Amino acid sequence: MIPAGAPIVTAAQMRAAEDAVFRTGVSQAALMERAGEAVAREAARFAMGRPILVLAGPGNNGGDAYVAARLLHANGHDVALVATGAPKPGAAAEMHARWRGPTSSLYAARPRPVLIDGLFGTGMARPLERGLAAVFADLASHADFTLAIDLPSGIDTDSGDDLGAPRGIDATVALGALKPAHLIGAGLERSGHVILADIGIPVETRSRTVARPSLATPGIHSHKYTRGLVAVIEGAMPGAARLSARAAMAGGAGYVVLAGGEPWGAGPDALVRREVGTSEDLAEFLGWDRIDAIVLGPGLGRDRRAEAFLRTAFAAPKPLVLDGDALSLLGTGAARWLQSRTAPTWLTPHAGEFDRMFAGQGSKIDRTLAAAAETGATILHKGPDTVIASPKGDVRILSGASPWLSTAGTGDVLAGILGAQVAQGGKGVAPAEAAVWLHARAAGLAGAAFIADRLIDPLAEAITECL
Ligand SMILES: NC(=O)C1=CN([C@@H]2O[C@H](COP(=O)(O)OP(=O)(O)OC[C@H]3O[C@@H](n4cnc5c(N)ncnc54)[C@H](OP(=O)(O)O)[C@@H]3O)[C@@H](O)[C@H]2O)[C@@H](O)CC1
Ligand SMILES: Nc1ncnc2c1ncn2[C@@H]1O[C@H](COP(=O)(O)OP(=O)(O)O)[C@@H](O)[C@H]1O
Ligand SMILES: [K+]
Repeated sequence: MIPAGAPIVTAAQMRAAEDAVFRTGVSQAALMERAGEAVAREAARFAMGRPILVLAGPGNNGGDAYVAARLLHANGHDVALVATGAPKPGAAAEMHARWRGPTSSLYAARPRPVLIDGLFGTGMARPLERGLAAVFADLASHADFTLAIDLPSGIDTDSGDDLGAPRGIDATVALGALKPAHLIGAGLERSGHVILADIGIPVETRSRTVARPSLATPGIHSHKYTRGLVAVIEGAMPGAARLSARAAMAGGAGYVVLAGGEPWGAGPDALVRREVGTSEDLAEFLGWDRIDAIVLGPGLGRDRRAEAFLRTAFAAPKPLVLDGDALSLLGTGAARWLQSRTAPTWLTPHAGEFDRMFAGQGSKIDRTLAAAAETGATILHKGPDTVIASPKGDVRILSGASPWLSTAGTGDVLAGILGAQVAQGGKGVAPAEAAVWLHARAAGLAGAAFIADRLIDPLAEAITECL
């Protein structure tokens, strides 16, 4: 589980935040003592008296480990410590000097039921050396419970990339703030249960984890047109657009129109249909001033008509959600196309669609931020780690949603929920955050082995939880 609505900082932002605390007169040793205390508290809760092995690296992460070892030992726990090298001068060396219990070298270490990983934290600068990674993995696999200090050693702080971290870490005590390592890439799986420990370091960041949105009950004078009208455009695979339309209806819109080729096609009776065969028909329909948001892309196809529909939707001065085939049609020209928009746009690519549209290097967060800045659109970069980024630089991350979402059509449902949130007037990351939360919550309520259609009904309960 990952704390909701919590700040996320990079290694550099964390260092800057720590430096600001030092400037207020707090010493590095005092901060390390707080960090070690937080670790010792969690370790004691989980150890339940079982013998503990602490791994201490050469930096400040190791310094935290020495503090935790000392405090656990002082509280009567059976603690052994492995030091992987001489601690660097300063607070870490001071904490090393204050540890009086048994210490062994890495290669002499014997597994114990509880393992505390204090090898490397935000200073992890390169892949773990092979021998070290192997011993660490062996000790972790023989422990009943493994707790990482700040982040699992062998995960890159800012990208979540795997630099040799073992599997099987049960919990991680994130010190002061979450780091990308807890949320994206390999780090998501390797961090286990993430416990956020406040150690008195104020952080400044525009990034945080997705929180439950606060949604409004319709007002006493509300009517169907004031609650948001969503136009979903049908294409070659009508089922996909129908899923989006149903999700927009259940996601809180007051009125949903499915515009396409089958005026009497299947769908709930409350779904309004409008026959739209050509891009001229579409242009005429989108001229309707009651439309608050357009959803285009689910099941659109990639033929000439699809492209003409895309051009027509682009020209409409309405908030626009683009998904699926619309994103593939944009391809590498996404930024050029999007610059012509006069109303806000949201893009909902999965990793494949994102990679087809945007080159770029760096972490998933960096790439999504760069794409948002380049296009002027808010981007929901989907996956087990969904990264939302706005052109203004706001980031929201939702990690750890139900893996049962990995089934066809769940993205169409998300696009519809987003359409409903956008139609209600949301700007930037807010409607995206709400949509992603509702989608994940509906998946949680749907249980196991669901199909995308089954996400629609639980949306009512998910919304009720947000009122
Ligand atoms: N700042 C503070 O006061 C507070 C910080 N806090 C804690 O400090 C942590 C950050 O500490 P940190 O910056 O010292 O980095 P850390 O992660 O211990 O590693 C750096 C050392 O490892 C080395 N090294 C790196 N990669 C390596 C590799 N693959 N293989 C081998 N060696 C490698 C690197 O050596 P070098 O690159 O110079 O060879 C350097 O010596 C943070 O996560 C939190 O736990 C809390 O106590 C609160 C107060
Ligand atoms: N392993 C997973 N864990 C959590 N969420 C996932 C996982 N795989 C996919 N999802 C979510 O499911 C949805 C899939 O969307 P997408 O790939 O566009 O599917 P489709 O195009 O079939 O509708 C996205 O919201 C994505 O974040
Ligand atoms: K660690």
